[in-house]
Amino acid sequence: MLEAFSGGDVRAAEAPLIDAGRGDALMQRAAHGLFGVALGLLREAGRSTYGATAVVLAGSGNNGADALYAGERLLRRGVGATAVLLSDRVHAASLDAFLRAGGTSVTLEDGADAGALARHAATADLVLDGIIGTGSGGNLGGSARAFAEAFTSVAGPRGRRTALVVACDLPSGIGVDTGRVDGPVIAADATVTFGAAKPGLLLGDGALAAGELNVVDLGLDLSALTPAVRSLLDADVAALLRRPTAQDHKYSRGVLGVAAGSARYPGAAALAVGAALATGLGMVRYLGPDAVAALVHQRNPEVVASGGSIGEARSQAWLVGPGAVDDEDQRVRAVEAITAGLPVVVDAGALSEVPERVGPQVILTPHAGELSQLLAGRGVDADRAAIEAEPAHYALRAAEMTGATVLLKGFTTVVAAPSGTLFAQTDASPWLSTAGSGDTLSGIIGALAATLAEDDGAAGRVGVAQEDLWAATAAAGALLHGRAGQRAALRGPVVVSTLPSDIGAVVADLLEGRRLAAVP
Ligand SMILES: NC(=O)C1=CN([C@@H]2O[C@H](COP(=O)(O)OP(=O)(O)OC[C@H]3O[C@@H](n4cnc5c(N)ncnc54)[C@H](O)[C@@H]3O)[C@@H](O)[C@H]2O)[C@@H](O)CC1
Ligand SMILES: [K+]
Repeated sequence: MLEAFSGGDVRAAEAPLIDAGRGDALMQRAAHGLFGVALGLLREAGRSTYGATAVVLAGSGNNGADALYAGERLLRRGVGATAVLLSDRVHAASLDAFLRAGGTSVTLEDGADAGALARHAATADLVLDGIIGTGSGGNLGGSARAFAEAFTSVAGPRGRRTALVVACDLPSGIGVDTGRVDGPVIAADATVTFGAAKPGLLLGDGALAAGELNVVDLGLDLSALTPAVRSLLDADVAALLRRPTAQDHKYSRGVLGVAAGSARYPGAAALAVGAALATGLGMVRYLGPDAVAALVHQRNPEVVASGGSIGEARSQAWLVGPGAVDDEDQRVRAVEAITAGLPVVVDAGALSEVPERVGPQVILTPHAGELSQLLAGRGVDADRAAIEAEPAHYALRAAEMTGATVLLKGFTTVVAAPSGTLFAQTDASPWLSTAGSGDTLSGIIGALAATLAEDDGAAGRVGVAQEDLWAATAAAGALLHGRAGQRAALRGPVVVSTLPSDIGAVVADLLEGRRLAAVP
């Protein structure tokens, strides 16, 4: 499990080491880690270090010092490096070391034209972003802001950049603890973060700006602190997945009841059911209109279907809502399933049926628009944009208010438990943003919930408190879904109806501990 600690906590954990006179050693360790990742990236891109060009962006704090010391190491490997100093006060010893190794420097005065320097940086081989780290609130000011604006306009999505950008500790311009981006930001290909991951690297726009995340161990003692955000890794999900044993039968492996689909959206039921079966469980019971059941059967004849009620269909977990609109029977089933006391995934149409207070076994899976409505119904005014800017804040708020586990879909999927525990998964492929994708996610989580409903050891295996098991289950579903999407995208644009074969393959790989397909 990847654990992210707030900027303040990491700084507090560093304090005793700094007091003991080890500040410089920590800084050298950080710089060495940054250097190693930068070197690796250059090599991966097939660029020789000798003769390569690097630009070090250095702010006034220790973040700039880390980047300058990494620059010193690059210079000693034959890289030509220039430091762009974004303050007239820069950490003296690191700048001195950088210059002594053969680097050059230029100071960007406040108010000066940053365009030429930004173009120079964008067309170098490498940029090390040491503008600000944990010592700032996030939003850039002064000459740092001017440079970041100029750099974004020459190197942004519609600009030209050859440089690989590596963020030192975090991409300058993101909120350390929120991932919030309100101004210009130096978006990175990779981030090398020190001591521990910071929440902003896993959340919202911050995660997008961070690129590939590397954590450099500084030997900090974080054992007494609570992580602000957790992120499940492949091994954690593998530990949650249940491999059938010789003693198992279809009922002991988990039965998921699905009340999804309607005359208007029959396909959602087929997608959710297909994804659930591919995740692995004992049985899917389908409840819904005959015509939808027929479609489900066409694709998956192993499903047991009926037009009955929740009470008549014995299951270990429920999935309600996908594609269920304008259908009174499905609405009643959703209400009954949500209050049945069993784990239940509540998606789409069923989100409006959630009563005032439920328990953490009720897993809500809204996107930002649906969460906005859910919160509005409880007197909290937050539009889609506000939620997307601070996904963790609003997911936690909704979990607190409802008592449910809340999975908020997005580029990073955030899962909040009512206990305050937060997961963020950045596994999704952008190719997954297509119609029907959410139906498959809910099917995966439903299947996991059914297999874990009577598994007393599950929370322990993944290392979370029992009360957070359903949040971990939802996060595991997000990881599986994201990995399946990555795998599918290797073939081309993702067609959601074919995702089950990728889901099955990812489950098999996880259970065997095999390395998964690379991110496209
Ligand atoms: N404390 C430690 O033990 C270690 C810290 N390390 C590095 O130190 C960093 C933290 O260093 P600092 O506390 O010096 O702080 P930072 O280097 O993150 O930034 C603070 C500096 O930025 C300037 N600044 C503040 N807000 C700004 C804004 N909005 N726009 C532009 N400039 C702004 C301030 O003048 C201040 O000097 C970490 O992120 C990490 O990179 C590492 O060297 C590892 C060890
Ligand atoms: K930085």
